[in-house]
Formats: sequence, C-alpha cells, structure tokens
Amino acid sequence: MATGRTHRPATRSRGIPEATVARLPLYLRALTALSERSVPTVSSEELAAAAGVNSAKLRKDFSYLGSYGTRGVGYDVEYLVYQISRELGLTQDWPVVIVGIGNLGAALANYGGFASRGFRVAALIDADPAMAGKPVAGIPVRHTDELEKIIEDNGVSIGVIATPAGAAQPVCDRLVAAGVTSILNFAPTVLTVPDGVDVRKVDLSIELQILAFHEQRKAGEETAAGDGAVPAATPRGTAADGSADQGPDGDVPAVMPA
Ligand SMILES: NC(=O)c1ccc[n+]([C@@H]2O[C@H](COP(=O)([O-])OP(=O)(O)OC[C@H]3O[C@@H](n4cnc5c(N)ncnc54)[C@H](O)[C@@H]3O)[C@@H](O)[C@H]2O)c1
Repeated sequence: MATGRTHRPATRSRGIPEATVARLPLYLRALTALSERSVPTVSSEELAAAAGVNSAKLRKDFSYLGSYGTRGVGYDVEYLVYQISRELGLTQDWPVVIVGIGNLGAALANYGGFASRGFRVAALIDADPAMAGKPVAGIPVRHTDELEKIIEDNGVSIGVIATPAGAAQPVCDRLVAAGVTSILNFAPTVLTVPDGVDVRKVDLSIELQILAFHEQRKAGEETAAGDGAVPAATPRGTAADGSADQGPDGDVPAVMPA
C-alpha cells in the first residue's frame, strides 16, 4: 500500500514524460477554442501563448506526439486536437461516478464540461437514503448500497469523491475494490490506494494559500524596492512546466497553477 499519489513513473512507457502529459490538456483547451472559431492552423508561438506555456517547451512536447508542424504554416489545428485527444484517451467515452451529492457533488453533476470532453456521468451516489431517487442534474441519485453494482454494470474506472473528509477513505476503498482505478478526490484528506490506482486531488483552498503566498511576496518586494533593496526572486507555481507538480503532501494536485 502506498499513500495517495499518482503511481506512475516520471516517463510513461510510450516515452511521453509526465510533465508533458500534464500540459496536453492545456494545449487541448486552447486548440479546442481555435477549432470552435474554425481557425485552420496555428503557430507554436500563438498556441504557446494561448496555453500559457513556453513555445520551445511546446515544440518539444509535440515532438513526443510525432507532430512537428510545417515551417511557415504552423500546426494543423484539427489534427492536433485529434492527436492530443487520442494520446489522452479522450477518443473513447469514460463513464464516471460521483460519490457524495451535496453542494459540491451537485455542482459537479451540473457541470456540462465533463460530457463535452468524453466523461459521461454514469451515476450519482450518496449515502443519504432521503436523497435516493431524487434527480440532480436530471440524473436520479442512487444509494451507496448499490455502489458495487453500478461500477460493474457501467464498467466505471473513474470515480469522483465529494464526500466529507471522514467518509472519503472508506468510499475510496469500496470504489477500488469494485474495480475503479482512477480517483479524483475533492475531500480534504490524503487517500491510501494500492499500486495501479491513480489519485488526483483538487483542493481550491490550497491553491488560494499558494496565491496568498505570492501576494505576500509581491507586497514584500514592493516594500523592499521602496527601500532601495534588491527584490528576491519570486518562486512561481510551476506545475504546468513540470518542475514542481507535487502537492505539499505528495499527492498530485489536479488543479495546476498556470
Ligand atoms: N477540493 C475543493 O476545492 C473543495 C471545495 C469545496 C468542498 N470540498 C470538499 O468536498 C466535500 C463535500 O463538500 P460539500 O460542501 O458538498 O458537503 P455536503 O455536506 O454538502 O455534501 C456531502 C455529501 O456527501 C454525502 N455523504 C456522506 N458520507 C457519505 C458516504 N460514506 N458515501 C456517500 N456519500 C456520503 C452526504 O450525504 C452529503 O450529501 C467536503 O469534503 C469538502 O471539504 C472541497
């Protein structure tokens, strides 16, 4: 058993570094916006700016995909969307369950962005018997008694946990025992999972604390500059360029500082 982190080597078996994988969704988001505007081609500089990534890094990332663009023309937007989607496994439909349908779980269920990116909400699951059968986002909530059957019937491999912290580990254990191999955890707790199970966590309060750290630094620099002192270098959230993508407790944060 190992504590909650993504059990993956720094370089995947197909030779794409984990830091590149973490940037692929940023490129895909920017490319999808271009595609929606029917933009046919894009230069590495334009795409890098839209994705918030350094253009040399982008070219290196795309070389792992075997995509080099055409000099003077740039990259074919539609083809890159296809290539990145295929690399990320988004060309297939991923059934997802959300467990814990309170404020957050209901908001996630109502978020249209999952379905449009290939993540179908197969079921909403909650332990409160009073919620069973009540529709949230048009989907009737199912009771946790049915969790294993739901996972099996729908071939679910991705589970989202939005329960209170104290319930998250038992829920995680049940999901994993039922066959789920990827967990997106919103509960403020570190999950323990067996090898082969990926855990990503989202903690907005940690992101806010990192921003507060930078705000404090900026305020300190202004004061120091006012004093005529040389300001200290400001460390930045650098997960998007792969140099610091571990959370404070070793988990991999799913929200990457840009
Ligand atoms: N990561 C973030 O940025 C972030 C933001 C907001 C909330 N949260 C966390 O998300 C979680 C949910 O927050 P909320 O405001 O929606 O809480 P909430 O109290 O509104 O909802 C929790 C739901 O979980 C259900 N539940 C409890 N035990 C369960 C179990 N064993 N199995 C299935 N369902 C169970 C409850 O019946 C309830 O419907 C909390 O852990 C909270 O700290 C995280």
